[in-house]
Amino acid sequence: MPPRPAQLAPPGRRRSISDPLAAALLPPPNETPAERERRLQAEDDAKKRSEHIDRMIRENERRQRKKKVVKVLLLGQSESGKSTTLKQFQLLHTPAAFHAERVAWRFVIYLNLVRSIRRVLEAIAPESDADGFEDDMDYDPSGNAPIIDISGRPSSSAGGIPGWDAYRRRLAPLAELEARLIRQLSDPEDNADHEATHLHYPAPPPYTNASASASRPAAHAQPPRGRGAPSVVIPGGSHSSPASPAGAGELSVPTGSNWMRAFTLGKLQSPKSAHSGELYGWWEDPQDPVHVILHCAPAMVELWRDPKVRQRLYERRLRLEESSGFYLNDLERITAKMYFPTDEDVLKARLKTTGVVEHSFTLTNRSEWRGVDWKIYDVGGARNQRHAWAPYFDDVNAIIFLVPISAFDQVLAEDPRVNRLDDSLQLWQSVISNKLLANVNIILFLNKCDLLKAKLDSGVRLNRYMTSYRDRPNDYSSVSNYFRTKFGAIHQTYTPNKDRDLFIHLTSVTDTLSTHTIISNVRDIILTRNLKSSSLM
Ligand SMILES: Nc1nc2c(ncn2[C@@H]2O[C@H](COP(=O)(O)OP(=O)(O)OP(=O)(O)O)[C@@H](O)[C@H]2O)c(=O)[nH]1
Ligand SMILES: [Mg+2]
Repeated sequence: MPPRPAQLAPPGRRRSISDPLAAALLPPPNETPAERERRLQAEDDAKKRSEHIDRMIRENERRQRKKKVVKVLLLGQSESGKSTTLKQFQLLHTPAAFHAERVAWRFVIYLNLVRSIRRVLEAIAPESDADGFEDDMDYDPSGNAPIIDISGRPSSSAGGIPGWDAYRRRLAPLAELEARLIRQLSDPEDNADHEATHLHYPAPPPYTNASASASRPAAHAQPPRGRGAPSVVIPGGSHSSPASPAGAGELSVPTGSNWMRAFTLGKLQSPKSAHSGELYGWWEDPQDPVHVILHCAPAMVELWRDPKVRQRLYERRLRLEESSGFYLNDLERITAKMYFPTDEDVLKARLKTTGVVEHSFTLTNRSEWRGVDWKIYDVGGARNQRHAWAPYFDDVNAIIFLVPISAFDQVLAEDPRVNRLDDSLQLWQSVISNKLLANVNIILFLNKCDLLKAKLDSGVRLNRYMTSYRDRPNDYSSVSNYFRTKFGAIHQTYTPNKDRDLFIHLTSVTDTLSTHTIISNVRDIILTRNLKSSSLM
């Protein structure tokens, strides 16, 4: 384009002609008055449109700044049910995502199953083989106090049960599978540098001890070393206590690990429906754990059905049914070739939390809550994890505190000297007396009521572990009411805010129907109170 003649530029704009934008904005050289009128009108319209857009952007930014985020913290000791409660929130609010992840839980469920079998084998082993087991009793991951019961071990447990060696041999491949599952869950990309597992692998389990009749050499049965071995990161704290190995062997995958993503990709993706015939054939992969599970399934079923085994577990007061990740009553279903976890299986799966896991939901189900962001923080409850809680206290709207009230006769996995109920009572007192939390809504879940009922029905007496219960009736209703009153009274005494309401629920968070009703109520209370206080309702 030829340069505009300098003399056509309006006075005062001469200097800006070198500016291409200013040059482009100059009126055409031979503009008629009508054209000028139209041009000025168009410029005016454009300016108005631009101002309108600017206003909209500012308004949007103002709304974004005002957008309400409601933050909820799940607190409670390890195995109190925090992650399970989070799973229930997910199932209620983002069911599609929950279902998409079900397939990944198959690996955790297999690992939970293999661990239970290992514990049965340890319990039925002859005393000579169970030298380590004597110590292992203190290591019982479920922390069942009766295992270290003062009554001592019945004399009939001196020898292994008949057929023990055969079970041990037939089930030996599970040891290698256990190590492989740990490795896969810890490090889904098989990256030796990946810091994923917080795992203390105990001495080789009894059924992997080399013996003349063992079907596999011990070296195969032990967790592989070197590149193939689980990357072991011993967290500070829990392993430093002299009695700490109690929690040994529990798998935890820390925040940010991509195990879930790794196991929901590709051919492992969840089908639309487990019965739609669209299942992908992971069982066609010879490396898939299902093959070892299938191979050992008959022996697992026989072992669990064996009356002699049950008798031995009874003598040793090992109530596996109450322990986390218990699937032995569903062996046929879980060991099937095309096994696909149900919602209930996923809720029962046990994977210890380390760090803090954040989940966000955008609520859409009531118009006044539309667009409200609901953030839930799930923390690790083991003692060495609790330091991570406090930074969240400044900025939280509500706390759901879980107490596993069935655990009155159990000890902490990380410290077998501490009764689990005592620990919960202390923890409760320190949380509700915290001044930073004075205006935070507190919801107490007295959890694991299903296990409490079963325990009381089986004759375990609360007053043996909690003398203050005295000679009150040992039935579920009396015991649960006692706990309700006790925790309520502690709140009343120690809260820095006497006007704060406490909401107490008796829960079994693995039960979906009742839990969904409770968490919907809890959600409504939290939202109503918090949105009202910020005058958004
Ligand atoms: N039967 C029964 N099992 C429960 C209940 N609540 C939780 N569980 C199981 O108890 C185990 C531990 O629950 P989690 O939710 O992992 O416990 P957590 O509080 O997150 O534990 P950490 O992550 O170690 O802090 C899991 O296997 C759950 O399925 C309940 O009410 N009844
Ligand atoms: Mg957890």
